[in-house]
Amino acid sequence: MEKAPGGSVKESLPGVFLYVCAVCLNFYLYLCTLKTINTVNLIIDIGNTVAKVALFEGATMVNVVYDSNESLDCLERICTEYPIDRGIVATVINLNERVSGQISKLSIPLLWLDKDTPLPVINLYETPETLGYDRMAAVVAANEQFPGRDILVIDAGTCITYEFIDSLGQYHGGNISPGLQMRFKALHQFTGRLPLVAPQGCTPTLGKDTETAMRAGVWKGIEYEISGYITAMKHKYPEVLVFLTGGDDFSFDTNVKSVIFADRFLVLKGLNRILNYNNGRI
Ligand SMILES: Nc1ncnc2c1ncn2[C@@H]1O[C@H](COP(=O)(O)OP(=O)(O)O)[C@@H](O)[C@H]1O
Ligand SMILES: CC(C)(COP(=O)(O)O)[C@@H](O)C(=O)NCCC(=O)O
Ligand SMILES: [K+]
Repeated sequence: MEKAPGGSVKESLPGVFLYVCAVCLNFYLYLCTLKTINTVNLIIDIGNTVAKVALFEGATMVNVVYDSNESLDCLERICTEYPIDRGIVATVINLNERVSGQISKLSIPLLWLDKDTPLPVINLYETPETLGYDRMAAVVAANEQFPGRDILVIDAGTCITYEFIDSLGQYHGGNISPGLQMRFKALHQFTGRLPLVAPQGCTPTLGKDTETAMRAGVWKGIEYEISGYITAMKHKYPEVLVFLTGGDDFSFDTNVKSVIFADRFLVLKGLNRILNYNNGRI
């Protein structure tokens, strides 16, 4: 090793040692930063009709799979395709042995979302122990996109749920209404003669036969219900934003459509935010 100018090698060793430490520390910090940005999260949202399994890198959803909420067989393959770091599970049903078995096979830190999970918003719901946390996840995602805003989230799935979170980030709760399929099934199941009508088909404003009477009753009923909620919420909170999510698609007329942010993956995004919010706790 050459002599340092004006000094012995021994005298320059501490400086070299510090320099090497600084380089190593910077390189380690760089790797940590990379890892945080590229952390791969597994998001499992188990609903009453269907399970959704999504992969997120940071805040970006890179893949989503719909699977049966009674088997969840996709988990095994997904875990071989991605270097998953951690996961979160939200379920609104009691899991059968097959699904529980699929989840228990996961060899990653797993957060089970429940009433005790720390949240990035304030939960004012008075029965947190019975709350469906898919509802909470939906408002967590909406609040992340528009913090400081009053937001109504409409989630059209097995049920149609209406969630309200205010500009202070307080989740107030909301309403639970029968979903699209549930309405068609109920009309058939709880009457003597009404058929099971398919959701798709001729839907006039007023039905002119049994099939269109039922189909229009369901579709227009949902549309007027949703429009009614939006009108009522806008009356009380003039600056309220409206999100629509869930598996069922609605084609709204212009006045309703104009105030709505449609985001099919709102619950998954909210679950991802909750998982990141609990980084280091699982
Ligand atoms: N791949 C799918 N499997 C089942 N239902 C689906 C699917 N895609 C859309 N749907 C529709 O979405 C609804 C379920 O919505 P979603 O919010 O995903 O389910 P969950 O209520 O189980 O969370 C069903 O009523 C159905 O009409
Ligand atoms: C209202 C729900 C059935 C909606 O579930 P989904 O339509 O997403 O299957 C679910 O959020 C739930 O089971 N909630 C429990 C009751 C409550 O939220 O107060
Ligand atoms: K729903």
